[in-house]
Amino acid sequence: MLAARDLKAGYGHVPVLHDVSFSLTKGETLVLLGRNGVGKTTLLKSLIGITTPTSGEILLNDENVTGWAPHKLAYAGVAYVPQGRGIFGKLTVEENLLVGLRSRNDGRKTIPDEIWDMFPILRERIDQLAGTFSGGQQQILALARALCGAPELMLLDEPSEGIQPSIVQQIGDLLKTFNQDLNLTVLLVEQNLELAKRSATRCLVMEKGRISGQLSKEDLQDEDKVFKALAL
Ligand SMILES: Nc1ncnc2c1ncn2[C@@H]1O[C@H](COP(=O)(O)OP(=O)(O)OP(=O)(O)O)[C@@H](O)[C@H]1O
Repeated sequence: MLAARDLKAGYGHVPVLHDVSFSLTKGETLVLLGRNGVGKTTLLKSLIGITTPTSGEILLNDENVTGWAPHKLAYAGVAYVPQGRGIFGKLTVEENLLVGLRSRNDGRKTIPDEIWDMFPILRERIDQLAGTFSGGQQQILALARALCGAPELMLLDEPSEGIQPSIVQQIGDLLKTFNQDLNLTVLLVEQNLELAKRSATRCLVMEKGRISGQLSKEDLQDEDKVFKALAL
């Protein structure tokens, strides 16, 4: 459903991504592992149109979407939850979710019941300002807001970063639901190996702006293979 071909991107004259190629099949939860600064966020930003690739192609369902703006990609079914979550702290839970609806291409203006059913904590706190939430609760809200856009593909940048273990566990449960019940395709950047192991149907390893290796779901359970792939 998504493919990158020989993607190059960077900031100013500084190149970060060097000929990145990979593809993602519908229904996969592909985890992208790699140390700090190897270009994982830059890759996600290039895929969602925040950073414009200097060369290469991005294909979404076989359509060339290279250079498309983020809102156009959102209408096409791609959701993005950035590192740091990007929720609106001065808006309530409900208002944050209503913003999420704007990414839909069916014009729906009401929050689907399934969202409230999947996130009972948000229903309980519907009028609470999102800025009063803990980091973990904000991450849950960010995932719910992304789902409000009815995406086919979700790009998640380190959802477990700085979050308490019980909520990381909840995020792992949600990712399972996304994969098994919603048939959502997910590209997950993650440094938390436990969450990666639980969620991944496949894993790519990135090093210095390149895809340096690939691990299967089974490989991920083998610590030696993972450490070797990450050169730890
Ligand atoms: N806005 C920016 N301007 C200039 N350089 C940047 C910018 N954002 C990132 N970089 C640089 O690009 C390189 C890749 O950063 P990126 O954030 O993509 O890596 P990452 O693998 O996601 O790291 P982390 O896990 O720390 O988020 C780093 O050297 C970083 O310093």
